[in-house]
Amino acid sequence: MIGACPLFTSFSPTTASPSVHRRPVKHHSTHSFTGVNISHAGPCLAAMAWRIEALREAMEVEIETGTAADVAEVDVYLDLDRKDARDEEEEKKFGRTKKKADDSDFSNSDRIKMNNGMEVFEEKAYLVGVECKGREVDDFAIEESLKELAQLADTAGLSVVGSTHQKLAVPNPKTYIGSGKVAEIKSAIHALDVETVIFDDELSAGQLRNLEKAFGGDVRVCDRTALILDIFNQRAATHEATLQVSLAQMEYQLPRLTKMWAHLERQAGGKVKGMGEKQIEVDKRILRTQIGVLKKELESVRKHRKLYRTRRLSVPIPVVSLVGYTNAGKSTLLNHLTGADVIAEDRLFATLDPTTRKVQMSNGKQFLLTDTVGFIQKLPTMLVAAFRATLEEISESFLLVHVVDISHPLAQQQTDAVDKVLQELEVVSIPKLVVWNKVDKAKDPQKVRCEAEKRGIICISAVTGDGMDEFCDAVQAKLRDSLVPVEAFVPYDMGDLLNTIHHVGIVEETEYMENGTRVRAYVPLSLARSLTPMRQQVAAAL
Ligand SMILES: Nc1nc2c(ncn2[C@@H]2O[C@H](COP(=O)(O)OP(=O)(O)OP(=O)(O)O)[C@@H](O)[C@H]2O)c(=O)[nH]1
Ligand SMILES: [Mg+2]
Repeated sequence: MIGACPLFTSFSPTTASPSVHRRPVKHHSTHSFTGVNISHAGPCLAAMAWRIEALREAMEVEIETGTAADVAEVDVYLDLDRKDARDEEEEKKFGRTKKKADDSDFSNSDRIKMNNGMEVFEEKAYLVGVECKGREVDDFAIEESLKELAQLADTAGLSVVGSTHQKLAVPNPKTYIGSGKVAEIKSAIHALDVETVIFDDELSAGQLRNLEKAFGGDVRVCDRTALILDIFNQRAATHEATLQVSLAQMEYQLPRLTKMWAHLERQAGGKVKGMGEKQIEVDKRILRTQIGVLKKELESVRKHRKLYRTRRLSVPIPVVSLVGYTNAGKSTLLNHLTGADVIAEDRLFATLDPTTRKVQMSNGKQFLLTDTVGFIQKLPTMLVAAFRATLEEISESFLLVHVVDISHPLAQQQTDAVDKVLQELEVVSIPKLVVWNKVDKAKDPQKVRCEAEKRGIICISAVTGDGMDEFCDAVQAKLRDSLVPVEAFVPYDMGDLLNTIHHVGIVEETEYMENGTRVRAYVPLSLARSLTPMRQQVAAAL
């Protein structure tokens, strides 16, 4: 069990993110990831060093960390006064920010904001994007992608103070952007007093290191993936989501460990040359072990979920899954149709865990509706992989409802991005119904409706309830695709079964006979199976 693992007593995936450094603004004399209610928000890879150290301390009792030579090397590191080293490093890295927070609390008080029920010091962020020449016309334009990155930064609790982009034939392998752009950004971020620079694409460990070096010691650099992982980390509320996010974060960290130990070599005055490298090896092993532990734990959660799903599938109600771009209105639609109380807000990635509720239609029919995590362009692959268990909900549905925010200027690009993820999840064979949501918010609702009609798409507003009947009818019609035609003889003393057929299936014909009812209908496969003996009775009577 993860809860009992010593790793998680000093290092909890719910309280600390490797990519975002939460540190106390004041009233906290020691650096602590737990129990901090006033913290900074801002993606920072350097924070990983402390987490890895905590991991390593905890793991020393758990695993063999290597040969005697390894241990000797580790001892050199341990001989450094760890706390002083940590404080010094903390001061050096974040001194400017800390000082600002301590000395000018008054002037900075407007930068302490509530985020996810926590007071956070709102760091200033600067965004950087690159448009590569071979970009497809249908892709997000760089300005739009940066706009979305700004929304992500806002969701993570950062304050975006500026942005820039560059057109390149190919990204620079050392710094991703060209040297002239690096210099331009450096002067901009120093003038704006920026703490974090966020790149719109995934950067390599070397690029992150080179850029931090080029911008100056106290400016942190991170990428879109780290930002998304951090938002997921902040939002993870259940055990399963926490495990999945931790796994994705560790997979992200593994190839990026290199940069974390360079500072220790510098602190030791070069006396322990090679120590960083040795340390990386030890840490990689620790991370790999931890990834193995998380995978095992997820496997058992997955088994539970599977069991629950199998039980649910044995109840013959068709399952419909809502999929779509983040913020499209999936949770609002679930709430409207089922009276559920799922969090629905104008923020990215409000939902991480799936919720299933029964929809009772006005014609007496029922189906189960599942709301799940939203997608985004450039969705980190490790996140898709880690959330595979949750996303299995989607793969076992009878029908996918693709909810599109039609009022969004990039509705088409968002639709394409979702289709791409659905392909990745290999669920394209499941019947799909596209609905255009937020029609009330569209610039020209009438034009939208006309276009929708031409394409056979349903227009709805999950807020006003407009189009809900059409939506339910369309779900019903589509569900028929996944239902099985049956003809059965149901005895009168099994009236409940006949009710079930009426609720979940589509009844074409009923004939009341002496001992029971002959029924011809389309029903879910599970129900068709339980009707098998009664189907044989019809066959025998023919
Ligand atoms: N005007 C209008 N706003 C809507 C409609 N549907 C949803 N919204 C708003 O859009 C925002 C996002 O809605 P959610 O239901 O949280 O979106 P979601 O698709 O579940 O988002 P994630 O959980 O992040 O994937 C909320 O502020 C909703 O009130 C609609 O039909 N019209
Ligand atoms: Mg949602």
